[in-house]
Amino acid sequence: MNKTPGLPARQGALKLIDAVLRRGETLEQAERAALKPIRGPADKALARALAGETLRWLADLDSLIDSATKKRLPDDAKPRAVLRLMLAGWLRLDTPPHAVIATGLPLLAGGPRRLAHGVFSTLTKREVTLPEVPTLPDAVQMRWGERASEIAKGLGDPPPLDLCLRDISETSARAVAMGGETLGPGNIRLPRGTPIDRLPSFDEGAWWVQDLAAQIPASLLGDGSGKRALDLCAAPGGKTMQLASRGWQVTALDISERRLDMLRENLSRTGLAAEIVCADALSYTPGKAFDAILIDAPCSATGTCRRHPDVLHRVGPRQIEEMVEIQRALAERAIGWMRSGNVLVYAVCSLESEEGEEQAMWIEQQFDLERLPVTSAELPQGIEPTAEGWVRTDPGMLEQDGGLDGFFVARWRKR
Ligand SMILES: C[S@@+](CC[C@H](N)C(=O)[O-])C[C@H]1O[C@@H](n2cnc3c(N)ncnc32)[C@H](O)[C@@H]1O
Repeated sequence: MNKTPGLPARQGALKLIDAVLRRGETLEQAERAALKPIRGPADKALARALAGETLRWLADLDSLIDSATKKRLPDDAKPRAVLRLMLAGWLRLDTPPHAVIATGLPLLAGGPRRLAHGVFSTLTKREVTLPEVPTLPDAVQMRWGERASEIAKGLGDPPPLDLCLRDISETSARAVAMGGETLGPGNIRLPRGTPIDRLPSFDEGAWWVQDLAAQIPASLLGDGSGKRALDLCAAPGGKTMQLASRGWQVTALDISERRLDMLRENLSRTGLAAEIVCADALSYTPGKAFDAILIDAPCSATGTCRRHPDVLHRVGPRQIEEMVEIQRALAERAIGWMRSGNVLVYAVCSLESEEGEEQAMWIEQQFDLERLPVTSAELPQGIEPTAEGWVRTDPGMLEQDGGLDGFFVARWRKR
């Protein structure tokens, strides 16, 4: 067995990338099997980083490879897979070329090592670089149309770390104590890669990890003292905790028992309370009325492409259409339980208009709802509501502050 240090991490990264590109799995789904043979947490983290950076910059890495080969390597050829990884290590993780070669070429044992060595050496001699902004895969570029270049500006790096505070009134004090900045009430932003469990007050449960954009939907329901909310797609509980911390009596419903276990853990760590229901919202009927319902609907999750660059390669029209159907069914079900005056917030972490803007239009056309336009004062500084009074965020926004995930949020009152 080859004992080259760093080789297992590269082998794991290759497996992760293959699972995404060939089998359409998420990085998260692929991790268990792909990283099992890797021992230490540092090597696992390296495998994740290599796979993530390869997928984030895939089109640009391929252009470099193609610029140095006489005959184009097929997309699924092993030397292309290994070269992508080697270039990502060198250009994105600053691994010195000699170390890239030492850990990359053994991945082609019994294969065309000389070819890979030649291509990599040509590119290092040319001192090639990557563009400032990653090139999107053609299909994504087409889908996002004129928004694509603005969105891509926010995709070059993994995102910073956003925390959401249990007690909003502590925002400034905690930002100072943690050495972070704040982009809105309850938000603390820390540099990317900050180790979570070593932050002060982790065990105390004073905060949880939640992207700034993901903090918007629940915040639009405001203070909940004396009121009941149904969090219809609740796990792992980021928005349940926000609602509970703002005084709502929350029923947190989700179809996944495994994800509800994470919600239970989150509630227990933060000392917050919610009634937990494991059920399929499409067949469940609540035994009580709610002042507000939050549908943080299952979606393509393309808005999380900064932290999960696999979505850029595995989500297409089929997955989006499937999600649109589920979202409509969930909205229909939830609105059926609402009484006059109750408030509905619909949210998706998607950049696809079919799941966002078009879905909101469909909901309005189908049901007797009055739009409750979101105001600037309700949003983090620098984010404005759309002309319709909806919220649309994307990773290219707040560029100077480190960006935010892509979300769509709309709010109505039942007439
Ligand atoms: C976007 S995630 C929710 C994230 C969560 N709101 C948070 O802030 O942590 C969507 C959730 O919908 C759940 N889900 C999908 N289909 C469902 C259904 N038919 N009934 C209930 N929950 C469902 C999934 O299990 C998943 O946890």
